[in-house]
Amino acid sequence: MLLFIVVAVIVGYITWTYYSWRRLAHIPGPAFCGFTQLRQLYWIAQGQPAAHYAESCARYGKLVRVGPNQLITGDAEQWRKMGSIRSSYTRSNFFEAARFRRGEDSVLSMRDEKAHTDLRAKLGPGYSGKEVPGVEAIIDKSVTEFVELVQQYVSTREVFRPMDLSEKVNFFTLDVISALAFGEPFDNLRDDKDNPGIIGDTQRSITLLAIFHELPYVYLFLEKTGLLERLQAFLGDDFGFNKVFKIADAAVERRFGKAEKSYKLPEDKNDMMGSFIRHGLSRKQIENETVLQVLAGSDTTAGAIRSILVPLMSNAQAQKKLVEEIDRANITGVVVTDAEARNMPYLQACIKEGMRWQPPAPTLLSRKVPPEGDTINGLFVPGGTKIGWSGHAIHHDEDLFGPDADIFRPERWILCEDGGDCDSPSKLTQMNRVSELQFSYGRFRCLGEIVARIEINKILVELFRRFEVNSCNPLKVFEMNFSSDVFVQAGMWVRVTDRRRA
Ligand code: HEM
Repeated sequence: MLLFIVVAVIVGYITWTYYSWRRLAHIPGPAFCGFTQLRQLYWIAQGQPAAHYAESCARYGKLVRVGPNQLITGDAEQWRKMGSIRSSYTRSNFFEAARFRRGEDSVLSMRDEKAHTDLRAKLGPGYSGKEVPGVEAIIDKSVTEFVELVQQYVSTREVFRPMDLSEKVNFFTLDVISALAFGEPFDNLRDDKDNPGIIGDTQRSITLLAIFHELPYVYLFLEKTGLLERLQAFLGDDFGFNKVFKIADAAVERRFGKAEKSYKLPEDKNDMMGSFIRHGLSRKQIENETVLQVLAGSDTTAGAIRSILVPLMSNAQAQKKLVEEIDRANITGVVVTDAEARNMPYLQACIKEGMRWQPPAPTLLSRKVPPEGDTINGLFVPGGTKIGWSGHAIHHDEDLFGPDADIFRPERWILCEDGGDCDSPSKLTQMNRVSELQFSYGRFRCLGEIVARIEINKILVELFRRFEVNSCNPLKVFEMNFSSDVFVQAGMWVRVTDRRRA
């Protein structure tokens, strides 16, 4: 009997593997990917799935099979089409693992189209800043604290004070998001310390999260059986994710008290949580959105800032041009305004180029092909297939960005007549269309884009307005990096000097 069961299971598995391979056999891809997800998991274990997806697109084309039911696209227009308002593509089960607590969705994990649209409408006013007056002032406070902290690390001929810039950037994004989300900054910058103690653990958890995104059934099994909660309990209160839950719950508790809906409008606070409450979110929903804000709003933005800083530190000419532009701008305020920064063409070119060079959210975010299927690049893709993006392939497309697409060169974003080397306005428009995909598109577009862009603009101007920043080890600009769901770099040791004293 046991032998029969074993044989039946083996035969069943082989038959299932054969049929799932055959379904998409006409779509090219690396060997064995049509049979198993092991290769994808291996890429995650190596910490560089983004690079492997990009290599696969370079080798096999703009539609590539990387798993039995997983394709990736390196085609910007296809990615745009799948996110557009009228598209019948939906979110795939990739997003199940964005539900951090058992059975409780956040806007990022929500797969029901109508519920997702409704929730986005309620969250929009808070995220857009319409109902959170003084977003810029709140960010300015953290920028000022960032500058004060960097000042403490200024090296001179006599004294060398190496600084881990990646850590300080993380402090900055976490302080901003905690201040905006629930009106209580973590004060990491003030204390030069990861006060909530979450940075290392959340970065390490990103690998586990990437595995769950690839294997949503494993995640669902753990969630449904309660094993996920047990795992969270096992990791203990000091584990990064658990700390984020505790911080978010405590912030909500301070607003709601013990009751579900005791919040009184006259005492409302003008932060994002206040806006969400006014738009009718329940206490549970707010707890989950607050967790999401801390997780989605810190490492992504920190990764983007570092993606711009890393190449700037190894490109003396670009850093010089940026500093000259900042000096020419004659900024009079303590902190540059967002409007002033948006008017600096070289700064904007550096931002687009850094994020293009190393996209902050570079992999998958898979959509599900509608039941009737779709024909892409002449290949029929059956309904239910998952298609994710290779941000790296899309943003390194040589047809659009030229043969040197792999290197950092901000001039490509500036027209020849304005001192750059882009020879046609229509090409620039096309490049900008691709650049905006960093924040996704249409129905799925990032809700925190406005906040992120203000943060990036301000921190770069204020850093280079006052300091010269050089890597301590140009051969190893950062000690560790991985590039899966988000791009993380840690251990960016730099020597900072004060430009005014130089
Ligand atoms: C450079 C920084 C950032 C990048 C590159 C980025 C990128 C993205 C991307 C690609 C998505 C779409 C996921 C999808 O396609 O389904 C997304 C969604 C989201 N992001 Fe961001 N993000 C950034 C910063 C932020 C910040 C600062 C916040 C919070 C203030 C935030 C909050 C969100 C939220 C709530 C969603 C979910 C939107 C939805 O499901 O409808 N993000 N982000």
